[in-house]
Amino acid sequence: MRPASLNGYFKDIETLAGIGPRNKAHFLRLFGRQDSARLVDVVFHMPVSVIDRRYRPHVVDAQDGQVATLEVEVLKHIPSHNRKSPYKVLCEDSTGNLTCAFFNPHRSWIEKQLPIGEMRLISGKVEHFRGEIQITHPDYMLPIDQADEMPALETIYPLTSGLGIRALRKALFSALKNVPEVNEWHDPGIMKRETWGTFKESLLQVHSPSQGSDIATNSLYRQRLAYDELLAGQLALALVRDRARKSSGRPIVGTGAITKEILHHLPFNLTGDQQKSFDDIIADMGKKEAMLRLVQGDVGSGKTIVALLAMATAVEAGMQGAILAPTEILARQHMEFMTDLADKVGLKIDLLTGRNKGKKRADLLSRLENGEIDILIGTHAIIQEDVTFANLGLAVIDEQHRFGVQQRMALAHKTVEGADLLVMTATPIPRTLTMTAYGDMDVSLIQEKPPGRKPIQTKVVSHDRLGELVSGLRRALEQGQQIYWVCPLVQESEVLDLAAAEDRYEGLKKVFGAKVGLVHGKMKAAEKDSVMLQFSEGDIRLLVSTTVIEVGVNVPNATIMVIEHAERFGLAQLHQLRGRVGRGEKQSTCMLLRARDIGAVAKSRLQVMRDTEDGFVIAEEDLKLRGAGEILGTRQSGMPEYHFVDLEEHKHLIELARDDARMIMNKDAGLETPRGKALRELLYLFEKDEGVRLLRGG
Ligand SMILES: Nc1ncnc2c1ncn2[C@@H]1O[C@H](COP(=O)(O)OP(=O)(O)OP(=O)(O)O)[C@@H](O)[C@H]1O
Repeated sequence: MRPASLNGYFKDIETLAGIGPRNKAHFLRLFGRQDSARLVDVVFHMPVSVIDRRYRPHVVDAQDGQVATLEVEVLKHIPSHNRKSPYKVLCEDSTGNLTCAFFNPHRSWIEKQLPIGEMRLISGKVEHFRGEIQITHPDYMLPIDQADEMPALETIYPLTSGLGIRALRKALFSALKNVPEVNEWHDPGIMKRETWGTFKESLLQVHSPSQGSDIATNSLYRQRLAYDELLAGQLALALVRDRARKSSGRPIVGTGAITKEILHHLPFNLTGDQQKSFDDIIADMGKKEAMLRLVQGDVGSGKTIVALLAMATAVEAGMQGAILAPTEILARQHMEFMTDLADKVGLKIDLLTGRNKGKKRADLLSRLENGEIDILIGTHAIIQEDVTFANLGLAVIDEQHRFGVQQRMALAHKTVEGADLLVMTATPIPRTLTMTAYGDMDVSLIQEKPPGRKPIQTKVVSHDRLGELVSGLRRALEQGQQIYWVCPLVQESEVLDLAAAEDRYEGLKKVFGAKVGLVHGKMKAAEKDSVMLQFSEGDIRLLVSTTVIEVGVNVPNATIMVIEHAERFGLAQLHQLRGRVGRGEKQSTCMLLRARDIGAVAKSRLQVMRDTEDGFVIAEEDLKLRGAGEILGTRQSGMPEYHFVDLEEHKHLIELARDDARMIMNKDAGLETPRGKALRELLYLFEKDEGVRLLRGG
């Protein structure tokens, strides 16, 4: 249960004065929340810049282009004589005249704001314009006795349509008044060394800074908050890991008999990296403690076979294996890849997805429980409660960032002892991110590509040349090649994405006829499968899709990838998409179509794609160019999203937090000491309470 001391943070924002159902909706949108926004969401919303209003010159001294605050008397109103020229209000101080300019103002409003003969404090950006000193649409026009209403340093926040800066600031400051100080969870040593203030002091300082630099990610205040957030993440991961280690643990030692046979039947040899990963896995499985290992392999590096060998090892030891895939298409693809080999070596494998219902499902479950299935492949359907294994030894999670810590644990705890856990991810992520997402997991890398792969030729082409591109594709199709055509993200809206993909599909069908197929996320699973099957069997030659094919699809005969509006994708995502080609021995091409006018950063990002195929290099570049959020994707991804942390700026704090979390686990794994209790609050505050719930009495 969440400690009562934190209740103030989790009150609904409707408890704040002035927030009703209408602006509540804007807040929900701003924070990306479904049905409730809490004070914690408001106070964790960080400013992006500061406007300094402390520059208070006389009118004649006011510098062009500067934000200034001027004390003036209102002289007269000069209404505009046509639509293009502004309504002007002439003001003065002892040194000269100031013109306040307004486009299409309400007459009554402006007369009320700036009554003739009264003194006003005017703040805004000064322009020297045709010999006049002017402020267009001042930010503040206050009577002198209300000067308090204008902050000397005004923090500016990300907003959403319908929600203005004033309303946000009002909510924010009233929320700050309502949230309590917390018990200190940090070690006094680190507090002293870093000269940090308390949690609430730091929050306050960032929202009402005494100088502009206070809001910067390298300020003491932001560092403290970032460290809080990182420690919460590291501690939650450490708790999960500790629990996994303690609750489970039995050596799983295979005979090598089945894996040897599998290797014998493979049409290829393992690459060095595949072999090394498999060796790491066997060594871990053989230990008494449960395995918790991450296999990070670049696209097309051949992770699936490593997973199969690992699961076969569990079967050799008299147990079962399971693999959880993020989508139905991928689960089926694994099934297909493994069926052939499994038949040859006598492994009994089966597939469980959301589509298994009724008697068939019941039959499968009973075979699983009786140990008649050696390896179960499936989607999240396999973590449902009534799915019981006879003796699960190894759970593999092919996660592509879609599963969170809780789901990983749910699968590992399908047996009393707890299974060994192998997480596979295709998106290469920089080391700092690996640590924040997976904590102290052991990592195996598969960087080497299987031999014989030709480099993918990547070209960046302007959208203007779509016509040429289409004629090029005609030739490629005539030569028997297969093509992916990925449609852009229009907005954060699936409906619009879909419309774009459907239009393109219709257009290409007119040119190429029935060979063109369409697949998108809104299709029923069965429809998707059928389209994918037709594509992999070659009946569909050109497949138009939204990004649903991003992860894992393996059709080696497809050699051309077209990505429309490539500038709208993250680099890691482009890399994933491009990785769908170049999987066979034929030369492959990736065409990145871009809008005609794109900015310098967008250009250099596309250049990175053109110049390298190394996912790890791309990931590092992406982190530099776009920041971590973009790499890690969306909220549902199960990967952390941060309020305070900037992974580049706060790199040094990540390792510190990991070591701190380790030390806490060594000294007080139950979080029972006074500091431990405060740390529980930290976990709740950052909604990492899955860690606390694993503790007895948590
Ligand atoms: N050592 C190898 N030599 C040759 N081909 C291999 C080797 N290992 C795997 N392959 C083949 O490479 C292709 C890609 O393998 P797989 O689907 O496992 O990649 P992956 O790592 O899952 O990539 P992605 O995450 O991009 O889907 C498959 O067709 C597989 O049979």
